[in-house]
Amino acid sequence: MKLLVIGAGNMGLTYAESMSKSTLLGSKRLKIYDTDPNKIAALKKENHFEVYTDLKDCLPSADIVFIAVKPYHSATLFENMIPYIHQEHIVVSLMAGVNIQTIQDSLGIKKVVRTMPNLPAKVGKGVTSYTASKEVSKVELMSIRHFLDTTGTSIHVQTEKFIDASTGISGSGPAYVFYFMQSMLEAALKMGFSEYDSKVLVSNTFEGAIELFSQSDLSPEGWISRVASKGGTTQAAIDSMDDNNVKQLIQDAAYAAFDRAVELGKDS
Ligand SMILES: NC(=O)C1=CN([C@@H]2O[C@H](COP(=O)(O)OP(=O)(O)OC[C@H]3O[C@@H](n4cnc5c(N)ncnc54)[C@H](OP(=O)(O)O)[C@@H]3O)[C@@H](O)[C@H]2O)C=CC1
Ligand SMILES: O=C(O)[C@@H]1CCC=N1
Repeated sequence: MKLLVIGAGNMGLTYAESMSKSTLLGSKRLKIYDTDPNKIAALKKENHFEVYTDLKDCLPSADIVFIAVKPYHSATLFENMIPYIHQEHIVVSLMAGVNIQTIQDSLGIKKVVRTMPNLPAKVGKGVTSYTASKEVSKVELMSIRHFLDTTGTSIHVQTEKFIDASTGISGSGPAYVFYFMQSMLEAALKMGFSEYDSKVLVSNTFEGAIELFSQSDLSPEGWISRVASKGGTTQAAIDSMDDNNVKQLIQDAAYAAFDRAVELGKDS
């Protein structure tokens, strides 16, 4: 199985690093193609991947092609790929918004898998949703799932609507968590803690809460009730959030990302 990753940025490089450890690759090294001279120089120096600067040298021989460029770079990339792409290629897109139909029409191929990954893949804790065109066989999809799972876990969804929806939940989601962390950090600094102490207080609070949640069947709401005493400090904080409609605002934010993914699909 020969893999090519196009775009060695946040996502492409993270996936390349995880997938390169797969036993399905055997002794073959994963190929990477990028257009940024600085990234290419750094990757060549590392000597971990086969690094390419010309599609004609890496695309024809690849079996599965992962695309991890920004959605607004996809049209140019597709044009450059056309001379070297063939019907047996399976294209796996990590791009937000770009539809399966657009990829099929732009490249003149049928086998396309669309995914929505997320950044915790960097530490093996990613979650990727994926769906495929009907021309991708069950066996091919199992291999692709295997590669996606090298970055964490994955879920198969039936339609592309759920790829756009998961963009609003898990794809963009880590940024919502960081937003919450940043707000808590700023509150701690305002209260007079040092930067170091603020970071210790906030990061351990997040880590501890996640650990509690993942080691039990209790819902987040259930855990809130374990923290909050009647008439106590936590209830004062939760009441303040409820009065300010924070839950609704977070849901609105998730929908804004979902809607933007749908919009990107119409633009591409
Ligand atoms: N970052 C995230 O958390 C997530 C990202 N995604 C999706 O992943 C995709 C990649 O995002 P991200 O990794 O953050 O982006 P990056 O900008 O970090 O990486 C993209 C890389 O592709 C290169 N590139 C641009 N055009 C081409 C081309 N024509 N051929 C080859 N390489 C090219 C870029 O070079 P240059 O810098 O010179 O442009 C850059 O090195 C996006 O489509 C995004 O929607 C999905 C979920 C989460
Ligand atoms: O912000 C973006 O468009 C990409 C998709 C999900 C996370 N990052």
